[in-house]
Amino acid sequence: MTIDLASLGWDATLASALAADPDLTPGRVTRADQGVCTVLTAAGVLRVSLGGGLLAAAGEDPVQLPCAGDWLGVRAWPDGRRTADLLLPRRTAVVRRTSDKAATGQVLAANLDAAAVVEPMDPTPDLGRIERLLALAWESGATPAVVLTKADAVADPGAIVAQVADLAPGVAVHAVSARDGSGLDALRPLVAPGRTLGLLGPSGAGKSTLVNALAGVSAMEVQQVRRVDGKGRHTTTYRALVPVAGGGAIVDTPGIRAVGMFDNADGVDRTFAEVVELVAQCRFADCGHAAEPGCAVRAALESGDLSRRRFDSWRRLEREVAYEARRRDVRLAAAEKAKWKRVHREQRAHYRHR
Ligand SMILES: Nc1nc2c(ncn2[C@@H]2O[C@H](COP(=O)(O)OP(=O)(O)OP(=O)(O)O)[C@@H](O)[C@H]2O)c(=O)[nH]1
Ligand SMILES: [Zn+2]
Repeated sequence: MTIDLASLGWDATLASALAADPDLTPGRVTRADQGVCTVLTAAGVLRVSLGGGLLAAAGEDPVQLPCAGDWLGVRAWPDGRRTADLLLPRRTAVVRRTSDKAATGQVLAANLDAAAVVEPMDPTPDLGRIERLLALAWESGATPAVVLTKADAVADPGAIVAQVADLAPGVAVHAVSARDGSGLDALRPLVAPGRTLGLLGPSGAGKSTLVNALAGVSAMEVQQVRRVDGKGRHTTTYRALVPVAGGGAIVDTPGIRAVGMFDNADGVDRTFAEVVELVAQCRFADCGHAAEPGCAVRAALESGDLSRRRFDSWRRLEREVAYEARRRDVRLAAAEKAKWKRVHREQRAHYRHR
């Protein structure tokens, strides 16, 4: 099987980044496991392990771990093994905070052109979650969108679209139903040849159903890897990146339950553009929007132009981002201090032994 990499987004910029090492060939990650990636290459689907350089880089900073959507430089060894030896620069990346104490980032998807926040219409969409995921989508560098699924299950999808459009300034909001096919055509331009659409949303939002509806029967689908699990059942190997029949790809991220803000100050500002505009009109640059005179935010709350829910939501995310930034600074400072301690200790040992 041959795969047309250009239809998956391979371009001159990526090619020149790979050109430094003529022994490497390109591959795009469809899924990443512990130390092993499944990649699409011109010669077909390959399983590659991470080379030493990549492992070392990821040890320093987990953001350097390859993830779905990444382009890798793959080396073929004389004994038939293949390793991923180069992570090509990402054009865009969706990064969330890991749940552990280290406060590092985890890349959910890379090289997306559009990042769609997927939320069901039924049950009622969680507005706070949409805002949170939109901040991630904006921050990624991809064009954000909102996709409201299961439109067939509600009486008035238009009303819900209007409600969500209010909290997504500058973002296209789509209502779709995979069941009756309505609204899908509006999403098709997002998965054109060479373009990649990412889906971010909770489990049960209908992401997999949407992937199937949009992807059609691709060559990959027909050749889908099947394996038998421990209970003797056939399971379809989970692939995060799915090539689309006519070109393009969709990246399905695993159901996201909690997304902690990482380095999302810009994403939060863009998600709450109208609040940021109000803040700029407050008389005092450091206005706390409490009792200060000339507070444009409070005026908007009082007139009803800004909803209390929206304000609280902005406050929460903005504070979370600030808190995370402080934590990161403290961690970096501690790492720096530890390094100097080590250097001094080594120097002392050096002079003692002279
Ligand atoms: N009525 C209706 N139900 C839908 C639609 N799309 C998906 N569903 C149902 O919603 C449920 C969840 O859909 P999935 O596609 O598995 O959701 P998911 O987001 O991929 O969830 P995870 O795989 O757990 O991440 C399934 O029972 C689907 O049949 C739709 O357009 N209309
Ligand atoms: Zn104010």
